[in-house]
Amino acid sequence: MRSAKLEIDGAVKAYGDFVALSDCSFSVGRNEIVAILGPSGCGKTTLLWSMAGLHELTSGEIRLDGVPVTGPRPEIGLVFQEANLLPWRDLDANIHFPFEITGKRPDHGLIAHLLDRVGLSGFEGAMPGTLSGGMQQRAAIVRALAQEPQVLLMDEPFGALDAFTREEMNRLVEDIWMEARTTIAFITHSIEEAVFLADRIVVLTGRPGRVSRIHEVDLPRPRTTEIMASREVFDLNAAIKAGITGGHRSGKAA
Ligand SMILES: Nc1ncnc2c1ncn2[C@@H]1O[C@H](COP(=O)(O)OP(=O)(O)OP(=O)(O)O)[C@@H](O)[C@H]1O
Repeated sequence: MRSAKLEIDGAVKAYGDFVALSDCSFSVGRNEIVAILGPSGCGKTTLLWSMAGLHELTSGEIRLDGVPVTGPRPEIGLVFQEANLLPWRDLDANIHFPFEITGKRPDHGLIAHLLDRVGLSGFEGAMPGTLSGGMQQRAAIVRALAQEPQVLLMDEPFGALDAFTREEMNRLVEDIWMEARTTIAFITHSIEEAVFLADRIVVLTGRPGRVSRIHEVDLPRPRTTEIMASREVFDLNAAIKAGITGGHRSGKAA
């Protein structure tokens, strides 16, 4: 059993009278990848932002290494669905932007290594508008990892990308994780993406969002095409889907 890096303990979030999250509890283990899966509007973004210290909870607590998270923390990095690169700055200046804000000294060797890892070496001087969506998102991941976060939170990081680029990005995240073992929690709508990347999958139901089930994904890494085509993965996908839809559709026409 891994020790908990990030604990979500009875998290409740209401926007006025509307309860978006209700009594969510789970933990993200040290060096673990956790996927948070659930239908649209079930409170996934609300939960992730609370985990990042960007939303104050109505009740409950988020703890990083046992210490309550009450605001943004340098140990926690964030990647959003959109890369959010500053269009008037080249890629290198975008990656360095957070350092200008925090005053932290960049590790140029690490940045060069990360750029190489994600296939962006040589693109340091490129303007974001000239890069594909996948390249922009890879730059956003480098920007986040360059801060050397202990925990990386990603809010539907590949939701805006086409299916092929998305698969490529999934493999890239797995490669990076196998190297650095950064604790990761990410939101996704895709069961396949969750099964490919995660050690555990937290399924939320709406509304309000609450944890309905946590699935263990006990598959070796790297998760090859053969592993992902296995019976075990097929069954896991089916079990997760059945849990979300509340069972299977009958073959009869309505
Ligand atoms: N600032 C806000 N004020 C009021 N209601 C909000 C606010 N932010 C989110 N909500 C509501 O809370 C619920 C959960 O929103 P949230 O964005 O967390 O869900 P989600 O699961 O991430 O959705 P999606 O999958 O569509 O991105 C939604 O019904 C949304 O309309």
